[in-house]
Amino acid sequence: MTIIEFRDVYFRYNEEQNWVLRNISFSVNAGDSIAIIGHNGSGKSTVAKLINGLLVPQAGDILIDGERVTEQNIWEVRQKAGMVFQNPENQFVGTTVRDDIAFGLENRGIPREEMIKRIERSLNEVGMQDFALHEAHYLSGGQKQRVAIASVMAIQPEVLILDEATSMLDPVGRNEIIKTIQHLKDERNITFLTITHDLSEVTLADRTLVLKEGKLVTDTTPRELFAQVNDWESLGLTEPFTTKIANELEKYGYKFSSHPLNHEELMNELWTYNLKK
Ligand SMILES: Nc1ncnc2c1ncn2[C@@H]1O[C@H](COP(=O)(O)OP(=O)(O)OP(=O)(O)O)[C@@H](O)[C@H]1O
Repeated sequence: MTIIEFRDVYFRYNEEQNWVLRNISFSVNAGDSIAIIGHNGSGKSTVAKLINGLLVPQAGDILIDGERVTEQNIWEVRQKAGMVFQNPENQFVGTTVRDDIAFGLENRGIPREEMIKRIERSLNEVGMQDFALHEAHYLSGGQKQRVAIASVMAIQPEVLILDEATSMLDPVGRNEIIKTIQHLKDERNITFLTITHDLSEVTLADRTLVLKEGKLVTDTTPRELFAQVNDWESLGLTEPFTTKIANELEKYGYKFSSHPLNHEELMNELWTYNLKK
């Protein structure tokens, strides 16, 4: 079932501006996991805000769960897609973790009993159940982002969007978020979009959309992308170490059965290659 559909979408923030998004078309099936990548200013966050009903396109159609997004129904759209942003410090409104999650639910008029259940469930899902009464202010960056994810999950969206949500975290925090996302994908079969410059997040996605100057230039699997790309800089990414080594080895005559996406795959390929020799 298609949950997100963009049909020839154009968007700009004001009339003096050039189009920020031009002729964007793609669709996402429910339960899919999509990475959106591209250089700074290529339009990634704008795509996310359109999915989340924070913006409405000037031309073209966006359908969320089969319904066309208009100025009139953006509140319903916001229920369907929840967003977590870049800065962990800016995500809190309440004093304690529990208050923080409750805030979004109160705004939506969720009854108290139901609110308690949802807070408990969403904190469990992100592994933060022991922190309900902690002051958000004292949490680590990774923990703050996990609470931000729990706040969104408590609304029970169909789509979870992370807009560079790991970019300000240290490797430990980043790992926490990656594990949390994998857990959510397994448990809730949620549709998941991540805007990222981090290649380990890209490799976890089913599909990668590449934006360049407001246009969708590539819509493919991470594996295909890794095999095709030779200018990582132009995508706003640093060439992965694995790819660098694989390319160098190919120059020396190694033939990989498929292009290795990560360290383990590279090691396996090398191991099998040496056994075949
Ligand atoms: N509120 C705004 N008003 C006017 N122009 C904006 C606004 N927000 C973004 N833009 C412009 O729209 C274009 C796309 O921005 P967007 O934030 O979608 O890109 P991005 O790919 O997410 O970039 P980054 O990786 O830097 O976050 C940029 O040229 C940006 O300057």
